[in-house]
Amino acid sequence: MGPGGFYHPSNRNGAKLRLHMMCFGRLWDPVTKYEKSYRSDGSAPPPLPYEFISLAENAIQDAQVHGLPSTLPDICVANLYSIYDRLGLHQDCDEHVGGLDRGLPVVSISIGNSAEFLYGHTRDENTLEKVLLESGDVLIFGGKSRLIFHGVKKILSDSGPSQLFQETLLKGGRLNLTLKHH
Ligand SMILES: O=C(O)CCC(=O)C(=O)O
Ligand SMILES: [Fe+2]
Repeated sequence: MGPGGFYHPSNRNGAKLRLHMMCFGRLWDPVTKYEKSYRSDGSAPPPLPYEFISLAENAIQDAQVHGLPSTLPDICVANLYSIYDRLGLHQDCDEHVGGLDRGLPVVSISIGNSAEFLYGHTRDENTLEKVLLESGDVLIFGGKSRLIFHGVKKILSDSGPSQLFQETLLKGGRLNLTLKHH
């Protein structure tokens, strides 16, 4: 990808995250959060594709039977994981406080290799739940669970659909699209 494409982000301590990342629609970074419109190389995120919005809207509509509020995403954080990558436990808590309070849902779409996804209401390792996110899975968290702790413990090798890897530019690993309203 060209400007605004995948890069290797660091956290506040300067340590590299174990994934590659890019944003659509709006810039978010683990250090600068939503404060900047441009990356340090001067690039701006590409627009949020209509197809992403449409996927998220459908998922949110389906989730309304569970009482989740409706929202229109304006940012997508795309994470690209090799089978050696992972993402530590965290909350998605940099969005506007009004939306967080209302529990506006986050839509997470998994493509490629399967991931062991951990989540829980506290950081306590003993209380965390684990779910396997497979290619094509859509996970939504919102309402009272909007600020849930979550992370990717492990990417399972040899787990993605081989046809996907043959016919697309994704040649292994896992792509996650997280859509939300800033
Ligand atoms: O890759 C995933 O399933 C989770 C991504 C995530 O939590 C994030 O980008 O904030
Ligand atoms: Fe997250």
